[in-house]
Amino acid sequence: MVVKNVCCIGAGYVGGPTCSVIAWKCPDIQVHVVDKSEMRIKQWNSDKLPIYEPDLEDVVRECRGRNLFFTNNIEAAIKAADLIFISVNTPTKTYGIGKGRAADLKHIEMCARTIAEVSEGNKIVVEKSTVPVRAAESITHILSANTKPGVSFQILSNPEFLAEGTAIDNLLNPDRVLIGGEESEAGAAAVAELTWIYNHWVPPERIITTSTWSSELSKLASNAFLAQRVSSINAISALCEATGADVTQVASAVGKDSRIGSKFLTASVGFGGSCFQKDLLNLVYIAECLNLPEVAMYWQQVTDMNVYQRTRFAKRIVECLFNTVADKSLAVFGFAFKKNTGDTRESPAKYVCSHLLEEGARLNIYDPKVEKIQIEHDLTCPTLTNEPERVKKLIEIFDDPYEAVRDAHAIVVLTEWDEFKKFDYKRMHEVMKKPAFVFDGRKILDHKALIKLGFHTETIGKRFTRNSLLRSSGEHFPAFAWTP
Ligand SMILES: NC(=O)c1ccc[n+]([C@@H]2O[C@H](COP(=O)([O-])OP(=O)(O)OC[C@H]3O[C@@H](n4cnc5c(N)ncnc54)[C@H](O)[C@@H]3O)[C@@H](O)[C@H]2O)c1
Ligand SMILES: O=c1ccn([C@@H]2O[C@H](COP(=O)(O)OP(=O)(O)O[C@H]3O[C@H](CO)[C@@H](O)[C@H](O)[C@H]3O)[C@@H](O)[C@H]2O)c(=O)[nH]1
Repeated sequence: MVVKNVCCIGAGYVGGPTCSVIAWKCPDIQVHVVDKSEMRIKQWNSDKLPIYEPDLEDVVRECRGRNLFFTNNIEAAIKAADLIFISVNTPTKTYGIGKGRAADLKHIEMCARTIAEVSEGNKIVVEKSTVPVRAAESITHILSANTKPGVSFQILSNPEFLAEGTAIDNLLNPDRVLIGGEESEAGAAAVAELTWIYNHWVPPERIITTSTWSSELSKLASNAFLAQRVSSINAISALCEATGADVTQVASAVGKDSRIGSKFLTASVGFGGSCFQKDLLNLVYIAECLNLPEVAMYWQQVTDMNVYQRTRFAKRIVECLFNTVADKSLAVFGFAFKKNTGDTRESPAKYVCSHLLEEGARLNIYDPKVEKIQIEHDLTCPTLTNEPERVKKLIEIFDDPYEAVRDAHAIVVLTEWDEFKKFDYKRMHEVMKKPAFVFDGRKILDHKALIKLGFHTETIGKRFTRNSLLRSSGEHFPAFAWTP
């Protein structure tokens, strides 16, 4: 078989960009991206795509209608396909056994059942979603229990490693493409088919093949290692703030060791995004179920440190603002979980804002890409507050950052958008309440310049105040005792 027709179930942050790149690089393949959400498909077929990713629009514009199609006709697309990617969401379970930790695989199971029901010929089914190790076994079980005569399936694991904000670049130049398959002749043939697709643009040495279980576990392990690096440097940032060391200098010195490397060592207000926490919790759950409590505890600490980091930052803001933010306006710059995306899933900004709202602060929020309705929805959702009406009255969303800072006591930077570095902070300082503070949760601003303008500044992993040792020792912060 040579794959001529590909279907991708799930037109989200992974399915959309991944299949757009496949269609772009493989003009000899017809690609149908399907979703149960009519709204999502409508947006993919419009000028305003449902997700923001640099360069995505150009790729979609070039292929849509040529060999790339977005449709709700799931059954027809599955029927016509030789190879089917499953790219549906696998969020943390919010109910039942494993609630709050295990991955919810109901969407994966639904896909497997639909594929079994409508397929008429041989298909390769590819797990692209991130799943617990041995999930392919359950998919195989469902498919084989429902197989009709003349139909056969091969299941592959092909986890996706793209990061949001750089998805197109990551897809075009992946560090590696990982394909896991059954160790049999039919398994090897299916792996070869998928490899052939990637061979259109990925050098052969970057395409790695493993067993299915190794592939599934490698995805969870990769995210766990990445998240662990962020939590490790964030733990060091707390030590820096307590001792007078500077986490940027420490990270640079540590990262120069070629065995450690310099990437993913930027201390921050905490990691966010739909993947790290979910996949870590999933790993913890798997370890617990396998009776490996020490392993579970080890990885649990990575997410605990992340919660500690964002809470610590929020507390520091309150502390520096003379221990009260009640009725004070604070300008919040950034709500997305990282720059170059409009995605707010698990964004640390939500948690920091929620903490400040609990303390009675009024928040003037500005983000260049997150929709107003999304910010309102996130901050009023039941997992964050049981007082949505009160929260609504305390938040205002701005299109203009210069309006957001008017009469504010502080600027709080929660996403590392490049544009924040270019703002006219002199102009901002003029219209703010004095003393005016900047709390830089992403370490992106020029603090020396801000101090010259009259701001009092605080950032992650570095104290600009003389009272750092006193405050970090847990003693009460004496009002009016800061010195830039
Ligand atoms: N977001 C990322 O950067 C990223 C990167 C690598 C891997 N992943 C993994 O990829 C998977 C998808 O993530 P995402 O961020 O694209 O999720 P998403 O929520 O953006 O998209 C999933 C889509 O699947 C659709 N869907 C769910 N069940 C369906 C069904 N039965 N039939 C048709 N459509 C269905 C939903 O409507 C939704 O549009 C997850 O397992 C995630 O962990 C995500
Ligand atoms: O040095 C760093 C690097 C990242 N972050 C934060 O960590 C989070 C995650 O960032 P990143 O990994 O760049 O984005 P994601 O889109 O979540 O991508 C991760 O999760 C995806 C989903 O599984 C994987 O495919 C990617 O390989 C993996 O990087 C964001 O809040 C970042 O701000 C830091 O605080 N410091």
